[in-house]
Amino acid sequence: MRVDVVTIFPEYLAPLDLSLIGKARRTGILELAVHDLRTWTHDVHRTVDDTPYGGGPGMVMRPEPWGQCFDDLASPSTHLVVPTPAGAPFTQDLARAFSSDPHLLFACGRYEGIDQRVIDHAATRMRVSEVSLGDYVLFGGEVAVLVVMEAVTRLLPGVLGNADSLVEESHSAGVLEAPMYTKPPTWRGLDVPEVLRSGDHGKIARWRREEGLRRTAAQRPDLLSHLEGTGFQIPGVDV
Ligand SMILES: Nc1ncccc1[N+](=O)[O-]
Repeated sequence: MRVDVVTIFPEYLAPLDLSLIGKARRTGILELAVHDLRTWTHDVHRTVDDTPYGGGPGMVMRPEPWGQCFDDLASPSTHLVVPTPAGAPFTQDLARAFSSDPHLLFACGRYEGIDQRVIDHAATRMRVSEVSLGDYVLFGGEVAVLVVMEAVTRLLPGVLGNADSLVEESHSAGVLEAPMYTKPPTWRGLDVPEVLRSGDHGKIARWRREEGLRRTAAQRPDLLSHLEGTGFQIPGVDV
């Protein structure tokens, strides 16, 4: 998979050199380049923003640098991903979809955002997805790219040593995963649930499924809304 990230703060993306993403890059699973948008400016001040038409506070990112940047970096198989509070919620399903794209091009907006014509023109020559991490406003898209890149990269074959951990994790099957425990068996008067030390794999699997559903009902009832009225039962929980 090839990934290009365009930003006016390239140093913000330095964490993409670390840990498992850095390893994915070194082993060739992931080809990633971070670009400074000002590369595509030609004035002495390397201007990337201007005042908004229609008035209002703040500045808007000019279309010309973005257009020339996309001319150089994009192709018809490119998927342009624009993090923005006005985007669709970024979910594990989207992470899974992105992880099978041959080329992701991230555009990090700053200020009040990017001139809308950049998105509209890009949509005439490549797939475009505007995604949001949540209902709050960040300074720009860079932090969102770090989050999306972590969620996507860990799904790439060969990145996680044990691919099995992708199976049971939260949101992989639409419910939250059960609580996890390790040694010691007792810690500050708190015991590991006996079933997990029973060696009975059928009972353990059942306990984990029920605990995951119980946790989902408590923390994220919205994930179980499709079960309402179906008569589905979770021991000790009102679905
Ligand atoms: N919430 C956000 N605020 C600014 C830029 C991007 C954002 N996001 O969620 O992707």
